[in-house]
Formats: sequence, structure tokens, C-alpha cells
Amino acid sequence: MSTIVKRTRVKMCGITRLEDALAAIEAGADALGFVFYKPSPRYIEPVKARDIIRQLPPFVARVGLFVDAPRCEVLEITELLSLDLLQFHGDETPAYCQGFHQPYMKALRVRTADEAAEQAALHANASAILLDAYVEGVPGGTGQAFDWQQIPTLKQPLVLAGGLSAANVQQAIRQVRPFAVDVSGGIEASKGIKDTGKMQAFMQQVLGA
Ligand SMILES: O=C(O)c1ccccc1N[C@@H]1O[C@H](COP(=O)(O)O)[C@@H](O)[C@H]1O
Repeated sequence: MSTIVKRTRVKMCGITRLEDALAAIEAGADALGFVFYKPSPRYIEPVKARDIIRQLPPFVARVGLFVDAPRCEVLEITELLSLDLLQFHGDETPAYCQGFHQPYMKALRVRTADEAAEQAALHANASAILLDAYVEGVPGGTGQAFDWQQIPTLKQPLVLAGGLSAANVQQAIRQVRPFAVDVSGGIEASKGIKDTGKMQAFMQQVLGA
């Protein structure tokens, strides 16, 4: 009789340095996120992201994060570097999100489960729906968790984000049962700089969930 071991996938976001990317992979991350949103302290120049991505081993997904970027900017970046998935973290419409060659994940900022369910239904073609905290005036990366009672039932795989860290990710996984978790601030030494110990501790908690 065979045993199937199912584990929650992990995306580590806001990578700005090769050493952090390699440490995240060593810790066990399934996906790395690169933030192409200039106001973010985790913004990375596309050319720098390309140089990091070129040095990564296979079987690790490269995710590009955008916030209401002009279509031509996304096209420029996706032509410059090889991305497996686009993460749209603003108010992008389904038509906009589907207008690229790469699959996409739509981030929604949760206020209520009903509202999130309505928004998610519009993105039926999304590869996944990422749920993040709603913080007025800030699109994401706030380090804030939201009320996990407000998780809607989704047709798409659910990626849970928002204020996750080694301290709460196990509880989050047990309660929400997401397909994947996405973390940025909770594994940082400072904004944009990852902490290897925190990444390892995060993964250990995920594996123990
Ligand atoms: O990381 C950022 O700076 C960022 C900026 C704009 C939109 C999204 C951003 N990051 C994403 O936000 C969530 C939650 O991050 P955190 O763990 O609470 O810091 C995550 O999906 C990041 O990819």
C-alpha cells in the first residue's frame, strides 16, 4: 500500500538578491517572487531579476508580481526574463490578466468572504487566487494577517498570504487548508533582505503542519 504525502506549497516573495534566492531554494521554497512595483521596498530592477533567475536551478517557479502596471510594461518584462507565473496584486480586470502568454494568479484583498468570492468568480481562468489582508491604500506586502474566518469557498487553488511567519503559518495551514502559502515580510531581516534562519524556520513549520 502506498502513502501519499501531501504538503502545502510555499512561495517566498520579494527576492532582491541571488544569495536570498538560493537560501530560499535550499530551505525548500517551491516558488520565488520578484516584485516589479516601483513603490515597494522590495522592488527589483527587471535586469537584476533576470540575472538572478538565470542562475537558479530548475523546478523552482519564478513569479513576477505586478500592481496595476501598464500592459506594455508587463510585456517588456516578460520578454526580458523567463517567468512561470504572473501575480496581479492590484485592481486588474480578468481581460487584462488573461492578455499575456503566462498563466496568472489574482491577488484579492479580503474584507469579507462574500466580497472575495464574488471577485474570485470573475477570475475563473486564474491558475490560483491569492488572498491577502485588506489595508487601506496599500496593495500588499503589509505584514498584516486577516481574519481567516473570512476565507471564501473557491473553485481555483487558494494561496494564503498576509502576515504569515514561522509563528502562525502552522495554525494558518491547519485552519485554512490552502494549496500554498505566500510569505514576504515574515522571512525578512529588513525590507527586501531575507533572513536565512527565518526562511528555514518557516519551512519547518509548513512541513510540520
Ligand atoms: O511585497 C511587497 O512589497 C508587495 C507590494 C505590493 C503588493 C504586494 C506585495 N507583496 C505581496 O503581499 C503579500 C503579503 O506579504 P506579507 O507576507 O504580508 O509581507 C504576499 O503575497 C506578497 O507577495
